[in-house]
Amino acid sequence: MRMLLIHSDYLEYEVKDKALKKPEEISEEQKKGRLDEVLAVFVSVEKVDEQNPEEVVEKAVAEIKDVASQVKAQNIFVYPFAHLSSELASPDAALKILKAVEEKLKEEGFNVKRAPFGYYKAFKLSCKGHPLAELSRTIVPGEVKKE
Ligand SMILES: Nc1ncnc2c1ncn2[C@@H]1O[C@H](CO)[C@@H](NC(=O)[C@@H](N)CO)[C@H]1O
Repeated sequence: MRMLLIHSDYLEYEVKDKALKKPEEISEEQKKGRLDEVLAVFVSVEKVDEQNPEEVVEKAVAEIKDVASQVKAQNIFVYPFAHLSSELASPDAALKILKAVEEKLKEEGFNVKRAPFGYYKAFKLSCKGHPLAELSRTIVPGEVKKE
C-alpha cells in the first residue's frame, strides 16, 4: 500500500464520472464531500497487500494515527487514489481494505470520510505547508518503509 498524507485546511471532492465498469454504489449525498482541518490520505492499494489484508489495514491505521497525532488532526479523509503505484490490487480487494481502514479509524475516535471508489472526481485541497504537512508511507505485509 502507498499512502500520500497531506495535512490540509480542507479537502473537497465532486464525483464526475465512472472510472470502473462497476464503481461503488453511492447515494446522492456522497457525490460531493468536504472536510475542514483534515489529514487527507491518498491511498493506492497494491497487489502485495492481498497477501495479508488484515496486517496491511492494521499497519496503515497505525501510521495514519501516528501522523494525525503529530499534526493534531482529528478529521481524516481516506481518498482512493490509483496513481501512487503501478502494481495495483484488484478493485474488489482494494475497496475492502479501504473500507476496513475507514472503520478502524472511526473505532479509534476519528471523524472519518472516505471518498467514493471507482470514480473520476474533481477535488480541491489546501495543503497547510508546514514541515509535516506532506508525508508518504509504503506498507507491505511484513514491513513499513518511511520516507
Ligand atoms: N488498487 C486501488 N487502490 C485505490 N483505488 C483504486 C484501486 N483500484 C481502483 N481504484 C479506484 O478506481 C478508480 C479507477 O482506478 C480509482 N480512481 C481514482 O484513482 C481517481 N483519482 C480518478 O483517477 C479509484 O477510485
